Amino acid sequence: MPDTSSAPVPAAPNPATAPNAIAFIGGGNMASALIGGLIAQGFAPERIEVVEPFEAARDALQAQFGVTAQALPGPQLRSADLVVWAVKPQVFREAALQARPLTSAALHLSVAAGIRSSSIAQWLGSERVVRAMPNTPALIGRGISGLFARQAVDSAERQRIEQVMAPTGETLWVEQEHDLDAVTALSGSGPAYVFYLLEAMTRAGVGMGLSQAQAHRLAVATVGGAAELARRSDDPPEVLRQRVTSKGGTTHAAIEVLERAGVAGHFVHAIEAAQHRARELGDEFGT
Ligand SMILES: NC(=O)C1=CN([C@@H]2O[C@H](COP(=O)(O)OP(=O)(O)OC[C@H]3O[C@@H](n4cnc5c(N)ncnc54)[C@H](OP(=O)(O)O)[C@@H]3O)[C@@H](O)[C@H]2O)C=CC1
Ligand SMILES: O=C(O)[C@@H]1CCC=N1
Repeated sequence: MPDTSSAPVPAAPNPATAPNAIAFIGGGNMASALIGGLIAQGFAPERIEVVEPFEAARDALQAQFGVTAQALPGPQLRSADLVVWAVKPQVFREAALQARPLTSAALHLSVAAGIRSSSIAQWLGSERVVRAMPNTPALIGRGISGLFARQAVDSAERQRIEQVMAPTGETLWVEQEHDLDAVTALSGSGPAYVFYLLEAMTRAGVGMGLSQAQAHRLAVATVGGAAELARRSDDPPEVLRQRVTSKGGTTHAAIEVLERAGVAGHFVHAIEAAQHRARELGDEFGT
């Protein structure tokens, strides 16, 4: 039977495992998505502290969410029992060494691509480290995050992480840390591949005489509808594709062009390049 339900709904918050106070180091795109989710779930903004050197980003966070934001880590960080690392891999080490004396009692959650938990544990002097690889649909509660925990993280702490991530969408634990590089390549970077496809579909629509608005609407509804159909269906995408492809018809003409150009193979290579870059980031900017 096809699944006729809507997208997975996040679990209700559990006060027993919820963190008391959360600090975010880095207040950019990913931090905003997570903070938005937490507040929507009922987490009080007064219990969220952000460290963000960029003044305009601090002002935006304060205005949008009512959270406190500082330019530098200060004593207020000591009260956080969860610290979320949402800085770029390139600056993680420096930021960690700066905040280390203030965060020794906390559980740590990193969303940085590539940076391995062994590096993070060494920089912070703590083994209580979880890595997450979210994606930007987190902003609307429709993301998916890969999660990996170091051995020292216990099951209550894993639950706490799940609870913090729940408002952003689905979560998926991986047992091998290196699998997070594949998650990064597939779903972390994945929204960009979909937007790339949307750009091309819209450009084609405009080229065929539709207005930009018409082409955009048709492309977005098609990608959203097809993804939802694939999610609910028992059939693999290949079968769903065959159902669209009438013999000697229009889809066949299009797929033939894609196949001749090796587009599927190029997609695979592109995703492998992202995985390679994740590994490289870990080597280059880790310990
Ligand atoms: N964007 C995405 O789709 C995803 C991103 N990620 C990961 O999330 C992390 C953040 O990415 P994203 O939110 O996109 O990046 P952003 O650039 O939007 O946010 C990072 C923020 O950290 C700030 N920052 C720089 N140095 C420090 C410091 N020492 N202490 C505190 N804050 C600092 C930056 O300020 P300034 O601009 O002034 O340098 C910036 O505002 C990355 O590691 C990335 O790999 C993971 C999954 C998906
Ligand atoms: O492009 C990046 O490096 C980050 C990680 C996954 C998505 N954005």
